[in-house]
Amino acid sequence: MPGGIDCHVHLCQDLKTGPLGLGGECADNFETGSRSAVCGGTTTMITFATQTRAEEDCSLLKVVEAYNARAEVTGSYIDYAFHVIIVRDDKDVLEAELPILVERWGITSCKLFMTYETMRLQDYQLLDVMLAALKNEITTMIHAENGDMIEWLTGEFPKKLESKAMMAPYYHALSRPPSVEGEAANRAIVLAELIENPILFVHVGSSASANVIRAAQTRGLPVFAETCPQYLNLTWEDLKRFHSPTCFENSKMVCSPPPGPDSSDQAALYIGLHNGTFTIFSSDHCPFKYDDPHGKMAGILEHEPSIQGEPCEGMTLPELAHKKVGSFRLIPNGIPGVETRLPLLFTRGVSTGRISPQKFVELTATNPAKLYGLYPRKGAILPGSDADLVIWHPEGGLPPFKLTNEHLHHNVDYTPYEGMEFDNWPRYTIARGRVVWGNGVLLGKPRDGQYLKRGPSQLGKGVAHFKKDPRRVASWVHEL
Ligand SMILES: NC(=O)NCCC(=O)O
Ligand SMILES: [Zn+2]
Repeated sequence: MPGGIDCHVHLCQDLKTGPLGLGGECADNFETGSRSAVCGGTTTMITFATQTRAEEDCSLLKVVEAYNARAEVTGSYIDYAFHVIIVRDDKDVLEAELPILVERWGITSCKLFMTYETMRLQDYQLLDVMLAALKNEITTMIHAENGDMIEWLTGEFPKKLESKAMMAPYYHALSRPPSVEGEAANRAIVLAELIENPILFVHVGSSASANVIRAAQTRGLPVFAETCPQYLNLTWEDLKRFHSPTCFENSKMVCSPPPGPDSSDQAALYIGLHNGTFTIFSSDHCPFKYDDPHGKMAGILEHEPSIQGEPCEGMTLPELAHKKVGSFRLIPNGIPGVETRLPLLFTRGVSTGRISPQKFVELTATNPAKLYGLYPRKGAILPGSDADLVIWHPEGGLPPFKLTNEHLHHNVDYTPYEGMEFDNWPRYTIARGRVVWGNGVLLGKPRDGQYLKRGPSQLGKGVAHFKKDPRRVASWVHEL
C-alpha cells in the first residue's frame, strides 16, 4: 500500500485547551513523534504551527518560523508539512501574510477552533478568516464544538457539573454531549456556505455531527470530514475503565470531542467511512504523559481543592492520583495514537471485512494527499511518486497479540489501546525507497525526513457549477 499520511499530528506544540489558557506540554517532539509514526506505517505527517493571542504571536510568519526551528532541532524520520492554527482575525496580518505562507512555506491549510477560551473564534471572526483563506486557496479545518454549551454545562451556577462536584475525568464526556458537536458543525456549514468556502471537519466523533455533514454533502456542498481511531474504538465507558467512575487514571482517555456514549456512534462512523462522508482518517495524535506534572496530572495539580486537605508530601504522582479526583477542566485534552492509527483500522476494519483494502488506502493515504495538496507525489504508487510504501503481513502471518505500551515508540507512558488485540502490523515501512522499519526494527534516522511544501487542495473543485441559493449564499461578497 502507499505509505500512510497522517494529517493530524500535534508535536512540539503548546496546547492551551484549559480555562485561562492552561494547557499541557506535548510529550513528543519531531524525533519521537515521527519515530512512532514510521513504526506504525506512516511516511508523511502534517503537524500544527500554532498562533496564540499573545502580542508577539500576531505574525503568522513568525509563528511558522519559530515552529520550524523546533522541527529542525531534532529532525524527523519521515517527511512532514505544517498546518497553521489561527486564533485571531487581524485583517492586516491575514491579508499580508497568508499569500506568503502559501508561496514561501507551501502551507495551504489552517485550523480554526469553535471552543477553548483562548483559541476559539466568534462567528464573525470565523467568517473573516474563512474568507481570507478562500482567497488564498487555503483549506479551512474546523474544530467544531459549541464552546458556550460546554461552559454552561460545566460552570458553577446553577447546579452544573462543577457545583455538583462532578469533576472526575468521566464527566468530561458529560460536559460535551454529542449535540455540542452537532450544533457547531451545523453552524460552521451555514457560515461556510454563506461565502462558498470549502471546509473540513477534523476529529468528528459523533453521529450527530456526521449526519449534518452528510446532509450538507448531499446538497452538493464542498464539506469534508475526518474521523480518528478513538471514535471507532472507545466510548464513554472507557472513561470509567479504571477502578471506578471517579478514578483519575481515566484522564488517559480524555480528548475533545470525547468518544460517543456507546457503540452506536461507532457503527454510524463506520458507515460514514464506507459511504464517503469521511474523506480522511487521521490520528489526532496529541501526546501528554500521564505521570507528569505537565501532562495529565496537571488535572490534579492545577486544581486547588484537590491539593488541599490531606498532606500530599512524599507521595508520587500516581499515588496522589489514586486519592484525588482532580478536575476534568484542567486535564490537557488529547491522547496519543500516531503509531496505532493504521494497525487499528487494519485489524478492526480490513481484517473483519468492515472496509475494503481499497477504502483503507483511500482514507489513510490517497485522500489525505489530495485534500492537502500532496498528490501524486504522495498517496499513490505511480511512476514519479515518492516510493513511500507500507507492506503488511500476509493474512495469518502475524500471530494475534495484545498491545502494550512497551510495543510503541512514542514518548508517552501509556496507550489508550493497552490490551487490545491486533492481528496485523506494518511489516515494512519504506520511505522514499529506503526501508526504514522492517520486522520490528527501526532502520531509519531522525534526519531522513524532508519538509514538504504543499499545493492547494485537489478536492472541492467543480462545485462552482451548483446553483447558488440566495437565501443561503451571499455571492455578492465576492464582487469587486
Ligand atoms: N483533540 C484533542 O483532544 N486535543 C488536541 C487539541 C484539539 O484539537 O482539541
Ligand atoms: Zn481540535
